[in-house]
Amino acid sequence: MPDASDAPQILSDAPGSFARSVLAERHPALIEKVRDAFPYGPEQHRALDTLHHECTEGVIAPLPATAYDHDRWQEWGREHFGRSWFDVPFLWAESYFYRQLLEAVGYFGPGPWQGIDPFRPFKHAELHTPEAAEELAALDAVLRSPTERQANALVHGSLWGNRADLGFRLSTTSDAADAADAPLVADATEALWSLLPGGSPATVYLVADNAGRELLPDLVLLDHLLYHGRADRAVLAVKPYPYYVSDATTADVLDCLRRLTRAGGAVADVGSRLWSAMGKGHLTIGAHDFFRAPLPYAAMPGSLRRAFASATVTVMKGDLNYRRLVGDRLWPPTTPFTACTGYFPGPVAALRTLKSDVIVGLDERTVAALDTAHPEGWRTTGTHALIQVDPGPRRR
Ligand SMILES: O=P(O)(O)OC[C@@]1(O)O[C@H](CO)[C@@H](O)[C@@H]1O
Repeated sequence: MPDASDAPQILSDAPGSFARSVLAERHPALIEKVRDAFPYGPEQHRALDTLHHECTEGVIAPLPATAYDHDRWQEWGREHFGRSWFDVPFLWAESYFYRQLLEAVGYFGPGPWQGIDPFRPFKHAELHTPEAAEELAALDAVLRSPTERQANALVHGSLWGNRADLGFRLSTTSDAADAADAPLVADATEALWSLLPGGSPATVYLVADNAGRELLPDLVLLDHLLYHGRADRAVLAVKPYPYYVSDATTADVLDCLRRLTRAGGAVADVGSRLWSAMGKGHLTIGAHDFFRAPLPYAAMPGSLRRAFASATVTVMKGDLNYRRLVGDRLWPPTTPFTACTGYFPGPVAALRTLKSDVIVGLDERTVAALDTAHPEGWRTTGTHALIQVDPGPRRR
């Protein structure tokens, strides 16, 4: 890790900052969106009112002593309880907000609302939009093209799928979802492929981000790796509970697999192959508890470290995973990517559209060109993307 003292941790207290807008605007709007999507009872309405008040004007309350993960959150940040949401690390505040939202709607029960994903209506609707149908048709066309052309097209499909982030759309003004694909601000596609030459046993660990229109191309990419012999095993890591609005859970993987198998054509073949790959153990789903932790991956527990160490490459999807991978700090943008990922126990690649202030691994010319072309900002608009690779401790 480079010296972090030059790179302040991102809090949400700076007026006009992106982080502040997420806490002050996105979170209250999300509470109301969830409230309107279900016929919740008075108890849940009261709990949502309390959360709305606390996260805008109040202080952070601990979980009830009876919560299954009460002790875990004490360990992950007891020092933040009793403080304003705006004064604690942005990463921690966001993560805890999602945990508290689930608490408010009774997700952890006991009771009739136990296990009801408050974001499911939005995720489900997105899977059946005309945009999703168009993207599946585009994937179908890629799957019918010569194999050598498929690889890069599918990596880029998975990368740009990261624009499909329902939380992001709650507050963005630019329609990043429809933005034309801009050139990548860093493009290590070839370095990624060099880690998966094919012909030798390889395990790919894909740490998923959003469900729906991001997870569909992720699944098609995993099928490509397995079917064309770039990997003989894949692990798809999802969140253990609903998170950051549209982050994928196991239930979302199943919805996406069904969506693929019902799409017809070459895409349906992908769905059937993945279904049977799961039966044979070539594709497994992982939902390690640390994937919902409010902490950077540098703090990962030994069990997850061992899992990543055994992978030929870990692919981190999306903005939040990027923040957790390199640290949620205001690094100078020219800080080398590998300087921030040196702790990672194996090769790791980031596929991310830019939706927060964190960025590393750019050269000075790129930063200057971006600043000139986008004086209004380019880090948080979701219109730019990157692929960065750390080849791991053995090749670094
Ligand atoms: O991880 P994802 O889905 O790509 O993005 C998550 C995100 O929408 O949430 C955060 C703000 O809420 C930002 O880091 C980012 O814009």
